[in-house]
Amino acid sequence: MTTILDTIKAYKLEEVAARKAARPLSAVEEAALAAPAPRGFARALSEAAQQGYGLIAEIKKASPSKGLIRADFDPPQLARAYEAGGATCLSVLTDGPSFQGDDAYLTAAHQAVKLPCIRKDFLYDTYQVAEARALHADAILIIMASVSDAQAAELEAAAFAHGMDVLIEVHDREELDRAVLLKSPLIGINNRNLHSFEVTLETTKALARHVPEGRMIVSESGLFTPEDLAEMARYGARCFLIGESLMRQADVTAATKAILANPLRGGA
Ligand SMILES: O=C(O)c1ccccc1NCC(=O)[C@H](O)[C@H](O)COP(=O)(O)O
Repeated sequence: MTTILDTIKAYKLEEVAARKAARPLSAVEEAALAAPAPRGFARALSEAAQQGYGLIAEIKKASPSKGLIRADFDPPQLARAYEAGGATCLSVLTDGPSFQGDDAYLTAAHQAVKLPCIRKDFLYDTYQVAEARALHADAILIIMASVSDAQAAELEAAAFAHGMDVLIEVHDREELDRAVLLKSPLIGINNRNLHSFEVTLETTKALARHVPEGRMIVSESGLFTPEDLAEMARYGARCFLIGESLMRQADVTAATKAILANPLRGGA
């Protein structure tokens, strides 16, 4: 059965081929070298998690599972709202066809704030890694469900060569076992099954205990309340990737502060 991930991969490979034809890698590499120095995505999360929670707040206009999430969509303004609310890092969707994202949103959000930013997209080719850096990304995402071990290692090495960090995303035990063969300390456990769209926080609960010492867990997707974060923290996750629940709020700064409030301590 063809799933959304298969569909996305098919059009991404076509997109990359077209982009390579339009703009040679040498030009992208040149732009990457001219980009501002990487901001230290993993370091920021590690420092935040030592004092409380690390939050990767996502700038997400729409998604395949939910359709349009936020009509009033201004990436620099949203980036500033997240920063004021206490976000540690930003995730900016650059995929157009499925998420109504855009490369320009990443650069504009990055320029609006001091926070490290991850390019949230579906990467298969090191050309896209160079593109990410040229767009000012400080980190990239590798989705284990969508790449081979060899591809993952190649993408990770390219990101490190550009000075970027890598968030390795997994959804089941097999993907986690493959992910820990890579070097990145950041392991994202996606509570969303990217084939079926089913979301359950049980995914983080089940996988967290199998993440080796020294790796940092980022619980991703389907997080709506401070109680959700506290529950994930009980299973060892101190970092979170949150999109929809914050994007649906009129006051994004207040919503960010509210979700970061630790219910166990009775305040932020
Ligand atoms: O969000 C989707 O519908 C989706 C569908 C297919 C592939 C990826 C998808 N989302 C990427 C993400 O994992 C989320 O944007 C991210 O973790 C934030 O999730 P949420 O807080 O639930 O918006």
